Amino acid sequence: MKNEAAHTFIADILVVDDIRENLRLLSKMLVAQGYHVRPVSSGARAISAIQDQYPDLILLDIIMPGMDGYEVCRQLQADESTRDIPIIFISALNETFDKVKAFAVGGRDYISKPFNEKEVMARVKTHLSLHFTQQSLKTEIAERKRVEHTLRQYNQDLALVNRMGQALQACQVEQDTYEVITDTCIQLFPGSSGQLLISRQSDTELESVAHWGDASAALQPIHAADFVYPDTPHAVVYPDAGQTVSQFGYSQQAQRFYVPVTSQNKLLAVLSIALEHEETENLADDLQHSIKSKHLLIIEMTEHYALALVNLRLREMLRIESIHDPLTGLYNRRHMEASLEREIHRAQRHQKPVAILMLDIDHFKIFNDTYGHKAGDAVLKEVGELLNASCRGEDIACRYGGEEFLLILPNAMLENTLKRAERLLQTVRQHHVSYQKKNLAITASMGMAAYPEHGSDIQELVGAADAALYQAKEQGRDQVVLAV
Ligand SMILES: Nc1nc2c(ncn2[C@@H]2O[C@H](COP(=O)(O)OP(=O)(O)OP(=O)(O)O)[C@@H](O)[C@H]2O)c(=O)[nH]1
Repeated sequence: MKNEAAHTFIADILVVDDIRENLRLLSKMLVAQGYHVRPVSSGARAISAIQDQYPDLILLDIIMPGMDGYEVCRQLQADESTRDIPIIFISALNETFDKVKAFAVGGRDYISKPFNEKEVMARVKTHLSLHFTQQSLKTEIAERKRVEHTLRQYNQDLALVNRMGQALQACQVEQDTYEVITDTCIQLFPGSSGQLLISRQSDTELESVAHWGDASAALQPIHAADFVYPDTPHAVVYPDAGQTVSQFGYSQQAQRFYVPVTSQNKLLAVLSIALEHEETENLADDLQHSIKSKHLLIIEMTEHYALALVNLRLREMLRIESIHDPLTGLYNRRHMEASLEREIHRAQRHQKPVAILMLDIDHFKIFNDTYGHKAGDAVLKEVGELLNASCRGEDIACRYGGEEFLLILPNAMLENTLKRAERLLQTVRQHHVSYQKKNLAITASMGMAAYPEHGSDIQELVGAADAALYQAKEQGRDQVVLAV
């Protein structure tokens, strides 16, 4: 195939001579050897013929009216794009001086007139062969440089994505990852704009959490519902593109790339990379090409990010679970103890009060025995909701254990807290728990204690509230008692 291609290639030779007879003779000889020949009769015409199409070789007369052969050669040498075209001077000037000058201005060879046909052909053949070898070497070198550059760029980008992976591992919460991702995109796709959108669990909307580049280009609303998952994992269908794109794809209509970050067919986040740019159309084309060529890196990047998001969300879920009571959703005893300790320290530092209310449902055992454990659970849940609803921003409601609850009320004055406690008991009293079409009435008792009046650490405060609660039970229940 290669030989065949070489066979069909016809070298293009420009012959420049002001004497018609020479032109005719040289052209005839060259055409007879199968070359494509363009004869021209002056230096100026030679320059314009070369600009029309670069020849593979030039046979150039020296003495011509107007622009002589030396000048033609000088001009071609001065231009990067024509410098490598081989020039063979053919001249009647036979002095050594003329020949040296011909080489000095850039000629590759020199043939004296009257020329010998065989000599001309041999020299033409040799210079064409040298020229083509040189050209293919140049192409090879350029290709190697291009490959080297691509490899270097790829290694740099890979190192960047690896650094991103390490930075993601160091993130403690999901919010920390947003900057890591946008920073990576800025470096990976220079000149682009874009935004990172997060898909929350069970949410159909995507929340834009960070952007880079030109805000007006970057911030374009998109919806999680636009991302539909067919059978192929990671594949995505763009409604406007009307086609399935594997991993990520370009939306012609929106003029941007959408890069979904997924795990087990669930959408976790979307990177929207905009290519619109004020400067030139070309830049957008270059960017589009650059992003397409970074396909593997983008996949690597989204896989890192998906893993980081899944880990952080799992960690956050475990953290939330570890401090909450699963039945009521209130904080658990462990979190209560840590919070109360912190609040007492804060109160000591700022010389402010902290009150605690310990609440216990009255006759809960009888309730359980009468209506069953599930009804008891429903009561615990609803009391938990009532407590939560009665909390102000800084209050902390916890399930202390069993049917006991504890409220931590920072900055609460004794008198106000007593009033709040009574209102809360009234709310519990008036609230009827509906369970299996029955309306079940309950009451609760409370013990109240406060820092600094009733203790200066958790044990003392909780002990005082517990004793006050015992007192409330003793005095007939459904009431609040202040510790002594
Ligand atoms: N349904 C249900 N019951 C629970 C739970 N935790 C503890 N209990 C029950 O709560 C009841 C607490 O009973 P007691 O400590 O004797 O007190 P009480 O019956 O509320 O009586 P007083 O506190 O004196 O008014 C027990 O029957 C426990 O089984 C729970 O998570 N769900």
